[in-house]
Amino acid sequence: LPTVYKYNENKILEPDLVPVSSTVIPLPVYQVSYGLHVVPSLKDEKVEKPEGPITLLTAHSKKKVLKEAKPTSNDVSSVKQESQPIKVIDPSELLRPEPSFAKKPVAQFRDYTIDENDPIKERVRRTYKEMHTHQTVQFVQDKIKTWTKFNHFKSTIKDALIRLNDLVDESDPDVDLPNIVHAFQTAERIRVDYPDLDWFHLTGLIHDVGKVMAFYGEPQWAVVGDTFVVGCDWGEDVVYRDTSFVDNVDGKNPKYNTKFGMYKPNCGLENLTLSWGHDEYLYRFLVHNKTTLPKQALWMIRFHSFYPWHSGNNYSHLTTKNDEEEIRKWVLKFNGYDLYTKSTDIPDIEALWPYYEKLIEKYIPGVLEW
Ligand SMILES: O[C@H]1[C@H](O)[C@@H](O)[C@H](O)[C@@H](O)[C@H]1O
Ligand SMILES: [Fe+2]
Repeated sequence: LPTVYKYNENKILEPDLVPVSSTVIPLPVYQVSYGLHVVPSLKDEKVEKPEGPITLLTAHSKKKVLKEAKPTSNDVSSVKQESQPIKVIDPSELLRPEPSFAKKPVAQFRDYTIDENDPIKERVRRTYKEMHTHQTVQFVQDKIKTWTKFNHFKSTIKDALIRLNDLVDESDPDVDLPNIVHAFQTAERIRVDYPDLDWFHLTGLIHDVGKVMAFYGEPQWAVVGDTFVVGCDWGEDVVYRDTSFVDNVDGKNPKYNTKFGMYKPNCGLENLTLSWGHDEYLYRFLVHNKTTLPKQALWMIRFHSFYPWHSGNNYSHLTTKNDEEEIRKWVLKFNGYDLYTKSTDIPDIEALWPYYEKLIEKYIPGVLEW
């Protein structure tokens, strides 16, 4: 008999504790119906509570995508019969502790499954395919050289942030909104939980502002997305890893295509060359412009996209004990706010500026070199 699940008030599936026996109650057996067609689209998140009958859920295989025509309905109440489902999620994933502020079950964030009929998923996959093809040791070294001249433009942090109004991150399966919205969502949620750590609020606000590189000729695959180490074997948990690196020339270079590649064992995070993007750029920018943000803020900024390390636990043969414990602790603390605040709730940005302008004034004031 399948376990029966139902939605709670937060639209999270929970086991339904009412005993059901197929011999006593002749319920039809329903297939898992959890995925694209039952999850309200990002734009429909105001729906607080599913209406109508309980959806029954049966797991039969983990995170498997069954290709099928795209559903047209967002009706969360629909109970689909056998052969209908699009995507199946292991129900145990839905039962793990949720960050209380996430607007959807945590298992639904960072879904990199492939679905050629889903334009957002295809956009994400294309971005990573380009990234994993072209981000080589040579490429990263060239970008470091170009961008650490800090001669691209001059502006305040605020003006750079405002430019993110025009940037939708093509690597992100969870956000289809301008990046400035994500900046305020992250910062504001941190402010709720850490009212006294003003530097942490500011870190939330600025962590992605390095994406302004996209306005200076950089393709998105050199700006956004998760990072990975170049110059050695690609980490196991890099997204799309098994298919996306086939055309990367470093894979054929014996200097780089081994476990340690160009590194010494446990040389430390700071000595690794990560794929080029907004994290490393912003970190170096802040140092160049003499920020007074604490080192914890700089760690969060520099490594927040390094998912294969901070969440995948890859690369421990290259890191130190301090990286694994101290630095990871802060990066993960930040990560919860970066990831799980992604929703369609739009903060009142105009009203919030005066507060954040004061923080900018305190930690990284003036017209800066980018
Ligand atoms: O797609 C996102 C996005 O580009 C974020 O800014 C980055 O920090 C994440 O690592 C990535 O998954
Ligand atoms: Fe980011």
